[in-house]
Amino acid sequence: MEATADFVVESPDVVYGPDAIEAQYEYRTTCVSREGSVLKEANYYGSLTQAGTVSLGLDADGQEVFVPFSALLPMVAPDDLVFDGWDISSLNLAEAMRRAQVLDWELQEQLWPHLEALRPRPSVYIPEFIAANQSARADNLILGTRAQQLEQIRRDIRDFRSSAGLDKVIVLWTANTERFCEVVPGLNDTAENLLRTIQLGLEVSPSTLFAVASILEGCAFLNGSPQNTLVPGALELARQRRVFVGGDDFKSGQTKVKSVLVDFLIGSGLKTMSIVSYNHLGNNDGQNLSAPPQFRSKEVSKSSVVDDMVQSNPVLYAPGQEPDHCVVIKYVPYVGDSKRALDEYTSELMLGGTNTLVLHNTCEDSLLAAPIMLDLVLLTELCQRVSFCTDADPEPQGFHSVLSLLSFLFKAPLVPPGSPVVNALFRQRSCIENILRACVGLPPQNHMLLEHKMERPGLKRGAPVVASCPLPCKKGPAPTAPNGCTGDANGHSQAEAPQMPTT
Ligand SMILES: NC(=O)c1ccc[n+]([C@@H]2O[C@H](COP(=O)([O-])OP(=O)(O)OC[C@H]3O[C@@H](n4cnc5c(N)ncnc54)[C@H](O)[C@@H]3O)[C@@H](O)[C@H]2O)c1
Ligand SMILES: O=P([O-])([O-])O[C@@H]1[C@@H](O)[C@H](O)[C@@H](O)[C@H](O)[C@@H]1O
Repeated sequence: MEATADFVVESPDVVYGPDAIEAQYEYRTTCVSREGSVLKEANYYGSLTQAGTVSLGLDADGQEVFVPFSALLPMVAPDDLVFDGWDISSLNLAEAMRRAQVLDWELQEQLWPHLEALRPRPSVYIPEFIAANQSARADNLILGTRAQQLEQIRRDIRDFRSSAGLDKVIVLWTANTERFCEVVPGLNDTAENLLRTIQLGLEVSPSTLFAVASILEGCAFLNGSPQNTLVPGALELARQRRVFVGGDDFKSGQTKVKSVLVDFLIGSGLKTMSIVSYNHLGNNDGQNLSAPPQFRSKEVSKSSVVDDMVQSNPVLYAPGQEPDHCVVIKYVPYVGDSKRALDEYTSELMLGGTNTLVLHNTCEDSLLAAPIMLDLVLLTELCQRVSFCTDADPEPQGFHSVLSLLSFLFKAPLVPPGSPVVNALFRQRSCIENILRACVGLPPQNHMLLEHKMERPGLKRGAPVVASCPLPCKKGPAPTAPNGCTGDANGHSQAEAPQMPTT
C-alpha cells in the first residue's frame, strides 16, 4: 500500500482502505454528572475527610449508619479552596506538571489550559539547605536580605488574601526537604532570638522564613517535609500569636502502612524485632533526597514512627529495647513518581518461632500526598473554628497552637511540649473522629456494639450497665450439678455467676 502521506501508522487499530483510513480510538474525558444543582466531579480518594466515613450509631434495625467525615461538622468544601504559592522554579504550573510526569497525558491535556495561566511567586533559595542537584531549577528568586525576603513573603500572603477575597490563608510547606537546622541558644531557641536572627541575616532556613512569615500574618503553617522547620523560636512565636502550626512530613505511603502493621503486630503480642524499609523512586523529591543531608532529614522522620508502639508494650520490650529499624531510599530516575517500597517485618513468636512479613508497595507518591494536603488544610481550618470550655476552666479556649490532632497526616507528629507522640494510625484516626463527634455531642466511638453481645436484648439507650465478674475460686473445683453440668453457657456455675443486672 503506497503511503498517501509522509507516514503510515502500523497498528492493529488502524486500517488504510482505498477510500478511508479507519482507526479505533479510545476517547477519555472527565465525566461530570449533575445531581440537582450539584455538579459531581473528580473523586478525592485518599482523603480522610472526603472519602472516609464514621459510624454515627445503630438504626432501628440495629444496623450501623455511616456518614462521610465531612458530614460530621460544617467543613469547607475542597472545591471552594483557592490556591497560590511560591517556587524557586519559574515554570508555570502546566509546564511543571509536564516536568513532574505524574499525571497521565490525557489528564494533563485537560488540565493544561487551567494551569498554564498559573505561575508561582518567586521564593527564597538558600543553596546549602537543599541538594546541589536542585540548583538548575532555581531561576525564580526573592533577592535581598533575609529580613527583606521575610517581608516579601508577608506581602505575598496579604496580596493573595486580598486579591482572591479570602476569609483566611493556610500555608503548607510542600517544597523540597531541607537539611536539619541546628537549634542554637541565642539563634533560634526563642521567638525574640529567631526574629533577631532574621534581622541580622544569620542562619535561618527558607522553610523557617515561611513559617515565621505565616505566623506573623496570622496564618496557620503546616510542614509537609521532614526537616525541623518549626524550631523552638517558631513554636514560641506561634504560641504567642495563637496561630496553629503542624508537622512534620506528610504520611503518605510506606510509613502509613508501617504505622498500621507494627500496631497490629505489637498489639497482637508479637515481638517485632526487625523492620527494614527500602524504597526507590525517580521523582525530583527522590533526586533531592539522594544527597546525604536531605536523606538524613527523611531517615529520622521515617525511623521514629514505631517508638510509641514499642514503648506501649513493656511485656514484649524491656526498657530501652527496640527493633532494628533500617530505612533506605534510592534514586532511580526511570521509575519516576511510581515509588517502589519493599518492607520486611520479622517478629518473635512463642515456642521460639519467628514470623516474617514481606511487602511490595508501589506508592504513587504525589497522588498519595495530594489528598493529605487537602485534609491538612480542611481540618486545620475546622479546628480554627472550634472552642470549648471545661468544668475546671469555664473560659472558652481553642486547641494548643501545636495542632497535634493532625498526627494522622504526618510521619513525625509535632505535639505540645510534654505530650505523648502517638503514631499508631488507628489511634490517630480515632482521635480525630472522637473529637469531631464530641463537637456534635456524640459519645466517643467505642466499637462495643453491646446491643449485639447481650444474652437478652433490650439495652435501653444510655442506660448504665452494671457488670460483675466473680473472682476465680481459690479452693478446689467449682461446685457442679449432679449431672456434672456446671451451669449455663461457657461452664459458669449457676451458683457462682451472679446475673449481670441491668437497670
Ligand atoms: N508522597 C509524597 O509526595 C511525599 C510524602 C511525604 C513527604 N513529602 C515531602 O513533600 C515535599 C515535596 O515533595 P514533592 O514530591 O512534591 O517534591 P518535588 O521536588 O516534586 O517538589 C518540590 C518543589 O519545591 C520547589 N522548591 C524547592 N525549594 C524551594 C523553596 N525554597 N521555596 C519554594 N519552592 C521550593 C522545587 O522547585 C519543587 O518544585 C518534600 O519535602 C517531600 O519529602 C512528599
Ligand atoms: O510517606 P512514605 O512513603 O513513608 O515516605 C516517602 C519516602 O519513602 C519517599 O522516599 C519520599 O520521597 C517521600 O517524600 C515520602 O516521604
